[in-house]
Amino acid sequence: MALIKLQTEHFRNLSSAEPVTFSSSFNLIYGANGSGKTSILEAIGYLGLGRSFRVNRHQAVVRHGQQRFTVFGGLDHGFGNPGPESESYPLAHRLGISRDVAQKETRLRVDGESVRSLSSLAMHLPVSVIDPGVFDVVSGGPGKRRQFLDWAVFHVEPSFAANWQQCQRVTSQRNQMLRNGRIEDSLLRVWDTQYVALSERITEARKAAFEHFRRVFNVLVQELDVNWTQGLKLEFYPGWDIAQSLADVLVRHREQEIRMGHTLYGPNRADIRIRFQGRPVAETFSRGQQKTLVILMKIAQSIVLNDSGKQVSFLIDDINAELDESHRTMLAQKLQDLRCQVFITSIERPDPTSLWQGNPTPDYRMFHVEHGKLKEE
Ligand SMILES: Nc1ncnc2c1ncn2[C@@H]1O[C@H](COP(=O)(O)OP(=O)(O)OP(=O)(O)O)[C@@H](O)[C@H]1O
Repeated sequence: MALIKLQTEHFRNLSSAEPVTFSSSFNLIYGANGSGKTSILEAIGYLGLGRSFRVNRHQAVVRHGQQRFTVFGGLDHGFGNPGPESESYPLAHRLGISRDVAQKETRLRVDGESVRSLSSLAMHLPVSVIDPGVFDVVSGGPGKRRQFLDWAVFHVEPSFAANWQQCQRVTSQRNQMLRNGRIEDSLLRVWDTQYVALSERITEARKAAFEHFRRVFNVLVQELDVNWTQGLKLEFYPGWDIAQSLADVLVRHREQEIRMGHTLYGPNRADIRIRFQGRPVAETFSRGQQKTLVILMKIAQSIVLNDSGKQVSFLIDDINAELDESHRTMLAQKLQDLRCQVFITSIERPDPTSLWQGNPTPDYRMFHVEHGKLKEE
C-alpha cells in the first residue's frame, strides 16, 4: 500500500492545515534548509515505524510549546490498484498515531478503531529510510543489521512481532535471575525452556527471510554487474554457535552468564556478517563501495517484501548529499521497476529527467516546502 494522504498536528514546524495528497509513485519534495523536508519524511515514518527515524525521544518532535502531536495517514490499495470502491472510498486504510509527551501516552488508530500494539499500525505501511544513518548497516554494530533484517521479517512473517515481544519479556526475567546471584536451578530451567522455544521460532523466521534476501541480493549484484562484489559473503549468525543447540549452549555457559549477570547467547546477539575475502567489509570497503552495498541491500530487501505482495514506501532524505549521480539513477530506476512509493527530498528543485537519465520518467508529483507548509506545484 502507498500513503496518499497525510495530515499532521503540532508535528515539529509542519503546518497543521489541510491534508496533503501524495502520488503512490514518486514524490519530489524540495525546499531550503530548515523548511521542514525531513520533518515530512519523519511524520510519514511515524506511521510505518511508530517512532522517529532520527531521534529517540518523542519529545523532540512535538511542536515547541505543545504537549501532543498527531499524524494521520490514508493508504491506497497498493501498487496503484484502484480498489473495489475507488470512486466513493479510495482509501484502503486510515492510520493515526498521536503522542502526549507530558502524559507519556501514545494513541494508535487503524480505520477509526483504537489498537494497542504498534505492530497493528506499522504492518500496513512498510517504510524504508535512506538518510545519513542508513550506512550504519554496514559500518555500525550488529544491532543495526538486526534491525535491518527484522524489519523485513516483521513484514513477511506475521507471528514474528508477538514472538519477539514475548522473547524480550522472558529474556528480561531471565536476566533478573542471573543478576540476582542466588539461582534456583529448577526455576532457571523453566525460563530457559521458554527462552529456547521462542528463540528458535524467531531464528527460523529470520533464517527464512535472510535466505530469501540473500538469493535476491545475489541476483541483483549479477544483474547490475557490480564487479567488486566478487568475494563478498553475507551470512546469518543467529546469536550462538549453530553447531550446537541453544539449550546446550546455555547449560555450557551457565557460569559465564551468572558472572556477567545477563543473557549472552540467543537472538539478541544475532547479526548479518558481511565479509569481503574473509574480512569485515567495514574494514576493507571504501566509503563509496559501502554506500553502494547498502543501497543494494535496501533494494534487495524491498524485493523480498514485493515477493510477499507488499509495496514499500521509500523515504530518501537529501538525496544529493547522500548519493552521487550514479547511485541516484540506479536507485530511482530500480524503485520505479519495483513500483515502490518514493519520497525524495532535496534543497534545490530536482530535475526529474536527470534522475531517470533519459529513461521515461514515471508518474510523479512535485512539492515545494516553505516554513513547514507543503505546496504542490
Ligand atoms: N519540535 C519542534 N517544534 C517546532 N519547530 C521545530 C521543532 N523541531 C525542529 N523544528 C524546526 O523545524 C524546521 C524544519 O526542520 P527539518 O529538519 O525538517 O528541515 P529540513 O528542511 O529537512 O532542513 P535541512 O535541509 O537543513 O535538513 C527547522 O527550522 C527546525 O528548527
